[in-house]
Amino acid sequence: MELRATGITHKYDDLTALEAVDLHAREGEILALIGPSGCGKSTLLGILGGLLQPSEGRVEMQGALPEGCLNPLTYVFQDFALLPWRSVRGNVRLPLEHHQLTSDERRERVEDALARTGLTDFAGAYVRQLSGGMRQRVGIARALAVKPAVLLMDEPLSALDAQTRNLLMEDFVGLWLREKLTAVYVTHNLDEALRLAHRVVVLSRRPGRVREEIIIDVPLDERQGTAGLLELAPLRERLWALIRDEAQTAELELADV
Ligand SMILES: Nc1ncnc2c1ncn2[C@@H]1O[C@H](COP(=O)(O)OP(=O)(O)OP(=O)(O)O)[C@@H](O)[C@H]1O
Repeated sequence: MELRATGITHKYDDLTALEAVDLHAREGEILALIGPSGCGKSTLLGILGGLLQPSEGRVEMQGALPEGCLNPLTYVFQDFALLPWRSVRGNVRLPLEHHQLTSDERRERVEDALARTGLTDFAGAYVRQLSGGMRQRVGIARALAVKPAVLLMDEPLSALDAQTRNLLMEDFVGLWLREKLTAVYVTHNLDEALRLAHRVVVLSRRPGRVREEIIIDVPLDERQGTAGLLELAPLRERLWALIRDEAQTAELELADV
């Protein structure tokens, strides 16, 4: 399934957060949304998922839903949004509890999501016992349990240290190679966008407008190692040039307040 946003403008009272943004998340692609702090990335993700009604513009879903899809647009948050007193399995089961499923169907979905994210051996552990990286794996497993059409990921790795971030990026690449998920991935981390995205939409500082859309045509499994990094280097420079000035100006604006 694809997601298309057209002419999105959003205002919070007299503050314009987004202006005339067009966006197209294609089926089986990871689309990264990148831009300086406060440019409206989370606002846009909220609009894409229907949490927020835009002041102007519209969002359309196109194409068939995946089989068994219970929630077409499913979020993965940076703070994981898990229940610490529940087990891993109990957290993954959580979004299924509001749906009419037989207990077998529910169990199958949970075990399948745990297996797809390598969590089967941790199913009985309490979330409060887990490291940050493991918690985010649970967040992703919980999102997968509803068989979403599009994953909406709001800086899912930003609460983690660099090493854990790298491990989870590897996991996510593995998951994508197996399942060709469709995702919109908000980040302000250039390296995450370069590692994970097929397409990068660069937003300007507030009000967020699309500055440029860049296609990264290096396959996800060829981006690591010297050859991959060399191939990505020109794109990295181009992206950095695009976001550098915006980020600097946004910093100064915030410092003025
Ligand atoms: N509920 C709200 N009410 C008023 N203003 C808001 C609200 N939510 C966000 N804003 C403002 O809208 C602008 C865009 O915010 P948003 O969180 O979407 O940006 P962002 O790019 O995700 O930022 P960051 O990278 O820092 O998370 C910011 O100036 C923010 O202060």
